[in-house]
This record gives sequence, C-alpha cells and structure tokens, in this order.
Amino acid sequence: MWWIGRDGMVGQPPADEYAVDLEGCTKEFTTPSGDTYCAVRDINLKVRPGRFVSVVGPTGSGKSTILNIAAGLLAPTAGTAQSFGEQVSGVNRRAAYMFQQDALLPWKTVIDNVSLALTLAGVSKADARAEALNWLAKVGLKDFADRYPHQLSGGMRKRTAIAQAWIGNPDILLMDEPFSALDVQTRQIMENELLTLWQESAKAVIFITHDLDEAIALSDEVVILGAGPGSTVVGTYEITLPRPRDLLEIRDDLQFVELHREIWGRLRVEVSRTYENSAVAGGGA
Ligand SMILES: Nc1ncnc2c1ncn2[C@@H]1O[C@H](COP(=O)(O)OP(=O)(O)OP(=O)(O)O)[C@@H](O)[C@H]1O
Repeated sequence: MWWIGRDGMVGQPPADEYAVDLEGCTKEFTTPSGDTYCAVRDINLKVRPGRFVSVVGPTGSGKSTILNIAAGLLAPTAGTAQSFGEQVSGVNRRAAYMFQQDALLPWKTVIDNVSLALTLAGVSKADARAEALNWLAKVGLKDFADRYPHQLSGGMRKRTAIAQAWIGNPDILLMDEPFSALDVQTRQIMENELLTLWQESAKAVIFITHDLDEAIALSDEVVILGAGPGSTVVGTYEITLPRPRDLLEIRDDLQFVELHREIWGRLRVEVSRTYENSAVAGGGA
C-alpha cells in the first residue's frame, strides 16, 4: 500500500502513524495442566487511523487474543505491540473496548453509565452528564437517559455501550463480536449506525467477528486467521466497496458477492482444518 507522508515522500508509513502496530506477535499460554499452548504465532497487523479492519477466523484462532494484545490486556510472548509509535505496556489508553456482553452497571441509569468514564477521569458531574446526553442523542436514546439497563432492549443496550465507548473520544475502538447476540435485523441497524458514527470520526477500528458478511460489509480490510494452534494471518483482503455503504442493501451488491466468494474460499479451508483438528484431539469422527 502506498503512503504519501507529510514531507510528500512516498513509501511505508512511519511507525507512529499506525494506531495499532503488531509486529511478529506470538502469544503462548500456560494451560491448567502446565503445558504451553501457542495461541497465535508471528502476527503482523498494522492499522492506520481512520481504518476499519475486521479480523475473522475459526473458533479458537486467536481473534480475542490479538485484540487483547492491542488493548494492552495481554503482553505478547514474542514480538512487539505499538500504538502511535509507543510500546503498549499496560492498558492502551488510546483505545476503548467493546465486548460481546456489554459492561453496563445494572444499578446505574443509562446516563450515569455513559457519563461514568468522564467522571472517573475527573470531569465535573454536570459536564459529564451534559456530554453523556449529547451522546445519547446521537445514538437515539435521549428519551431513555433515566432508564436502567434491564429496562432496555438488546439494541438499546448496544447503543448505550457505543455511547459509553465513544464518550472518551478514543483514537482506537477494539470491538469483540459486539453485535453477535442481537437478532439479524437489529444487528444490521446497529452496524449501519456504527458506520455512520465511524465515518464522521478518524478512529481506527479493529472488529472481531465470526460473520464474514458483517466483516466485508463494514470494513476497509478483512484479515483472516488460520486454524490453531499457532494461528497465523493467512489472508488480508482490501474491501473496495464504495462508501457510504447501506448495510441493509449491500449484501446484494455484485462486488460484495464476489468478495465474499473469494474470502470464504480461503476461510472455509481454515474452518475445516479447525474441525478436523478438534475431531482428532477429541477422538471424534
Ligand atoms: N488464558 C488462557 N490460557 C490458556 N489458553 C488460552 C487462554 N486464553 C485463550 N486461550 C486459548 O488460545 C486460543 C485462542 O483463544 P481466543 O479466545 O483468542 O480465540 P478466538 O478466535 O477469539 O475464539 P472464539 O472465536 O471461539 O471466540 C484458544 O485455543 C484458547 O483456548
């Protein structure tokens, strides 16, 4: 990929231009029986600001492990993890994390959940609530500010979680299957809303999903991880579908169908290998 630097030179971007830069990352875990298990091996993943990159792979291929390394929640056993030119050590303060299960506090109202990050950072309660209300308006929840999480639908909870993640204005969003628990229709609406917010920002996104459709529809780049143990990147695909994208329509687009066919051809091999490996390990069919 070409990069035109501030000095007008063409070449590779300098390291500090990457929001996330994983170089040769390997992660080994010690299993309960004391063995060493290599989850991912020699992973290179570079994400520039403003890029939307999805990571797809079979179950157990190390998608969450990679996200956790980028978040600073896990240190690589070998290789380096950098964010904007700095070594990630401890929690990556430039990033916000959104999980499959949202992290809403059940005893706090929607507005208090959303404003919490700001009050913890020392912002006055009044200012934090005003900013939270701005965000709730952006995600269509202004009239639900005083509800408690259990009084919300699944989609509303996700909108609250998005407001919670964005209110601190992180440079990087790390999203681990954030919409996988939603029904198909709500999920597509949430994907559209996420893209609308993201397009207005310069945030880098790393989005983990099992769903290749979702990855292609949302992303600038789809990275495929191979079967474990020792998963590696087995494919990187540039998604050149024009933006803005309407995710309610895009799956019928011919270019989408072609990309899906090509990427699924590669992913399918790894999914099959995963099942074969687990059948051997489990002594199954
Ligand atoms: N703390 C740990 N100790 C031992 N093994 C671990 C640990 N965390 C993850 N693993 C193993 O590392 C591998 C990769 O796990 P990871 O959760 O990153 O995969 P994944 O691709 O996100 O999986 P899934 O798609 O099922 O969510 C798995 O085999 C998992 O069992």
